[in-house]
Amino acid sequence: MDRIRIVGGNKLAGSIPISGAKNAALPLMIASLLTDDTLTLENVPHLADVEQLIRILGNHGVDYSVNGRREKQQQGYSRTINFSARNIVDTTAPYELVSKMRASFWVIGPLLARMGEAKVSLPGGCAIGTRPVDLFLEGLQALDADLDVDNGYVVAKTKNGRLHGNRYVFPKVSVGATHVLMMAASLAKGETVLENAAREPEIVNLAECLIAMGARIHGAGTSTITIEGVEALSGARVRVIPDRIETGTYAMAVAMTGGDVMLEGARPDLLQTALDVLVETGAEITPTNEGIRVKRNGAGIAPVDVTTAPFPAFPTDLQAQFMGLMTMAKGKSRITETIFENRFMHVQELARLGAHITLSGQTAIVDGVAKLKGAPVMATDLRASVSLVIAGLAAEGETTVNRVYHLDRGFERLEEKLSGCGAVIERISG
Ligand SMILES: CC(=O)N[C@H]1[C@@H](OP(=O)(O)OP(=O)(O)OC[C@H]2O[C@@H](n3ccc(=O)[nH]c3=O)[C@H](O)[C@@H]2O)O[C@H](CO)[C@@H](O)[C@@H]1O
Ligand SMILES: C=C(OP(=O)(O)O)C(=O)O
Repeated sequence: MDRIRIVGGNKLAGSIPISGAKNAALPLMIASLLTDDTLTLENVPHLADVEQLIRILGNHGVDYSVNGRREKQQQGYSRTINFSARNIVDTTAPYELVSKMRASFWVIGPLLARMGEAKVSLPGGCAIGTRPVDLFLEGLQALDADLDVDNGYVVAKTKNGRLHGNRYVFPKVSVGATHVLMMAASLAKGETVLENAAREPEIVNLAECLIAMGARIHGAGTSTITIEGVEALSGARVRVIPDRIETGTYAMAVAMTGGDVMLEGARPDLLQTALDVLVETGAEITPTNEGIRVKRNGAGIAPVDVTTAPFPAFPTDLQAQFMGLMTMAKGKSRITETIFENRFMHVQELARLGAHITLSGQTAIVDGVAKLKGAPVMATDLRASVSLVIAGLAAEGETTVNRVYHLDRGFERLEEKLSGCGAVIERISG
């Protein structure tokens, strides 16, 4: 199993190109199941989750080809990929494939809408909470699907070959269920109105893709989305948005180590709340034509309280990284997690580096320390792993992060991007 070795203490300086967003690329790739035409996606990041989804889609009969091999399009860099689901050969998504990644469950929406049936294993993914799928099931039933859960599989069928539009009010905001219902409703008969829908930028990116494919969707990015179903969708060419979580992660790394880094291609509108919080901590954030410039010189890190919540509030996917930053703040901060009930596994690992954190229910109270000291630590989930990397960059001495396969799910060329800015960081294979 690969490890990452970091020798902390260097300020970061230079520029980091921001990759396409994992959490946008995955639903866009799944949308390729909705049409027998080719869907071309630009800026698809080279990540373990993307490769896994390619395998899952391949099992349903989706062919893919990677365009061009120009500079920065070689192995390991974001690419343009064509997906073609001309013939769906299998409407079952098996446990062996789906259990590795939560988002793979989302194939249920397009398969059901286009083929009239789907059998999809209950999902896996990061162990950050129980993560039920009740809203998906309730929402698809509202669109007139017949559903059964049998031997760990959701078995779904349309009543007479097609889903039917309806009004569905999400009892709780869910990104995944909004993606799935938006895709399913695009091919349903009649109008669907989704209320209390997720407003995340990845929802807007998927809606742009579906609209380019011929779907009739209004209101994506607000909490009411209206979808007028069409008979068929066509191919399209769509660009994956820049990764707001990768952007926020590197911004927090600079805020922690100090320095001056240009996050190339980053879009401030995708993470304004997190950027505002970083400014409160003392970082200088400057949006430019190239991206976002992040600077922190001299002055210490001010403690700031945050509470995670659905977009546009502070994202849960940046909570661990922010906690890393707060471990060296000049005072106490409170970090409250409201999305996932078990997303504090980084707390005990940060403590190995000398952080002072106590947990009280869903709130972590972080008492900043003057310095952290390097230690061996273990990655427990995707964003927790990168919080340990950030803390390791600021800690004195050597930190080894074990189980980095978690990191490879969501961070493209992390070691290369950070070492290009002066960090001492390397992967140790095996
Ligand atoms: C691949 C991807 O895009 N993953 C993101 C997506 O995950 P994901 O789409 O899984 O997260 P959701 O927005 O669905 O989850 C939000 C909350 O709703 C709950 N819930 C969800 C569905 C359901 O049927 N029943 C239910 O109770 C979840 O357990 C959680 O407590 O949004 C999360 C919240 O921004 C992010 O942390 C993940 O990085
Ligand atoms: C939790 C995440 O991913 P997933 O939903 O695939 O587990 C994440 O991207 O932070």
